[in-house]
Amino acid sequence: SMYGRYGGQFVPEVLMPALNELEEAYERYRDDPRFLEELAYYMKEFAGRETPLYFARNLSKKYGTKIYLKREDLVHGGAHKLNNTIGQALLAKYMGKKRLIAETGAGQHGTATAMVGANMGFDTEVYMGAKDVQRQHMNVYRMQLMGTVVHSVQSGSKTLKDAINEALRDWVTNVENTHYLIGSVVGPHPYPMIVRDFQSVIGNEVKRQIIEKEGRYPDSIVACAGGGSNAMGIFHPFIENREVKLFPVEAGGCGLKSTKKEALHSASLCAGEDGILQGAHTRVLQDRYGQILESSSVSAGLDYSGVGPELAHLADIGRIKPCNVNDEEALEAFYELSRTEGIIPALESSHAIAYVMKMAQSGELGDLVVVSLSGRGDKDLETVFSLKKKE
Ligand SMILES: Cc1ncc(COP(=O)(O)O)c(/C=N/[C@H](C(=O)O)[C@@H](O)C(C)C)c1O
Repeated sequence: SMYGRYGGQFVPEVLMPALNELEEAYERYRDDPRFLEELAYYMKEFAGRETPLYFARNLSKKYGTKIYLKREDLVHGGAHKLNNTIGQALLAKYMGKKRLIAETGAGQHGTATAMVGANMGFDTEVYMGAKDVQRQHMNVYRMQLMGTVVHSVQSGSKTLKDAINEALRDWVTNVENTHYLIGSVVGPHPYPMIVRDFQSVIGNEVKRQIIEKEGRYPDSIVACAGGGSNAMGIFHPFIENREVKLFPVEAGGCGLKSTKKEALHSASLCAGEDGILQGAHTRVLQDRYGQILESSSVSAGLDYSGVGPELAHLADIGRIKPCNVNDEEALEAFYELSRTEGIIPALESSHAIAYVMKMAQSGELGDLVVVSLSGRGDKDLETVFSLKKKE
């Protein structure tokens, strides 16, 4: 349950039986033919996999390097989140659970949980910071439409961290009939492993597709990193292929600075330090007493003060190269992809595009780059156009 010195299960004793039950169930079903057949069915017939590895010829021409986009924006619901919620909801079904709870920030994970909740017949409840309820309201409507109860969390900074704390409180009380469906490669073991494995469908498809199209592996893979699940999903199958460079792009917000109260960014790998958050030892944004600082980012999905422990470890051993772009660069990429390729990226995914735009000429990314397009930008139109008015 450790990734180097990171990972572990830093949770109240009362949660250990639930974590042990989950780990045993995962070990039992992960290779079960019936489970795998049902998983493959949902991935194909419900999520719409496999997603294209699209050659962005206009972007490639403009930036002088071959750029392929892994189109997780085309997964049902508009983001990679459904890959993980299908896997975990199936696991919950095989465990005999009747109820799903989840946290959400950008609302994509909440929506993806609502989708599998409705489709597989679970009672479903999602915890969401009041601030995020405001800025991702279309996703709140989508969750409610699919029968999910959305709890607007008023405590603390009213963002993701507070939503996770409320979800954990609920889980402790209702663990008998409830599965807590975590949305990223964060939290106590076995969650970072389970989410990584379900998201690895992304990287496994890329491995086949890039050989078909280019006859070789990419020089580099670039993915935005909030909790780190789309990044770990696309990176994981390539970890042993050391010639493939891996770049997790974090949210640089309005600069890698912090006050006593809050960070002006969400770059836990680039500018954080060792700490404990939501059950894992990882890299976090914290004050000198270990109190978690509030993060900030133009994109709700990257607005998180921690990061997955496996990413912290991979950065530690130099297998991935953490980087970041600020809000402005991400917004510029949002417009650039929309205009050059007719693809509107999520603000989260725009961070990965921005890094490629910035570094394409540097040689650092090589001649063949794959970018994880983790989601589509429909949910962000209000935000982007309200910012535009301010210009
Ligand atoms: C389109 C899109 N792209 C990337 C992310 C970042 O999540 P990771 O892939 O787990 O780093 C997100 C994260 N979304 C979560 C959510 O919708 O609830 C996020 O806010 C929290 C799970 C952290 C996203 O929506």
